[in-house]
Amino acid sequence: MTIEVCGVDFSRGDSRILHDINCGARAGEFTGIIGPNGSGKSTLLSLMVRWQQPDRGHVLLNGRDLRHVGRLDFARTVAEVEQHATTVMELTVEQIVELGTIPHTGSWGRPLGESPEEVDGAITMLGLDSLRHRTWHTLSGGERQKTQVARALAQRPTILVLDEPTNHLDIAAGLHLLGQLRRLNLTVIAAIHDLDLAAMFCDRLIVLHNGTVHAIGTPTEVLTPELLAEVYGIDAEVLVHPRTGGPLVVPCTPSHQQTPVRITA
Ligand SMILES: Nc1ncnc2c1ncn2[C@@H]1O[C@H](COP(=O)(O)OP(=O)(O)OP(=O)(O)O)[C@@H](O)[C@H]1O
Repeated sequence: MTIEVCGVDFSRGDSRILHDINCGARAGEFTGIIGPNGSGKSTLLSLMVRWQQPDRGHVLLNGRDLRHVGRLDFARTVAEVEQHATTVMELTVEQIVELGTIPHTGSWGRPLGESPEEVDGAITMLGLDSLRHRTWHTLSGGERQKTQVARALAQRPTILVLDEPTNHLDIAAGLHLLGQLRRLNLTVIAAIHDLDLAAMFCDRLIVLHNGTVHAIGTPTEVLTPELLAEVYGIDAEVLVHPRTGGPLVVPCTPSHQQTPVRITA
């Protein structure tokens, strides 16, 4: 399964948010979207999951325009976790994860205490067994994030769209989550701020800058000092990771040592 974005423009009011975007996620690959705050990552993902429609161009799911893919078909294929996912009802971890199964079972009528295999599997994979009966509002930020990822996995998608999946996660939890996702061999497309995690887990990176695609390539092709200066405006060295052989971004000048900023009253 692939998802492709072809010639997409997207504006809101007077703001042009995305311009002439051509990119996609290849089947079975882990594709990262990187770029500075406000570069358009979440907006691009929102077009891929049909929360919004492009003004121009189209998004293709396995070659079919998303506008022509039925709701159920879409929900059985694509699962997403948004950046600030929440729930309005006071549901438990188990109930939230079970929501993911609805496209397959339509299962509000399932007897209490009988959770399907994919719910148990997703809860265990995300290390949530001990929190199974805890309610959403009692969870920490990281526990909520893992619950939403487990809900998306319980949906048994072939394509997983994630907006900052390591948000709120400590370094061990982030490594664990991305490692588990890689092992599933799904088509994953994820916005990721941590460039070293992106380099470690992504097959390819799409770099957004000011609402356009600045570069696409493997982490080694994309993460160069020149690109980091152009896109993020930072002075950084890119070393070779001693174990993976991939790129390792080392910022060189702390921002407080760069051009002084004078704050006047
Ligand atoms: N409804 C809207 N009206 C006007 N501008 C918007 C709207 N939605 C998003 N934007 C703007 O579009 C730009 C891209 O936003 P988006 O959330 O896609 O960026 P992002 O790359 O995901 O940022 P971050 O890394 O901070 O999460 C931002 O400048 C944002 O302010």
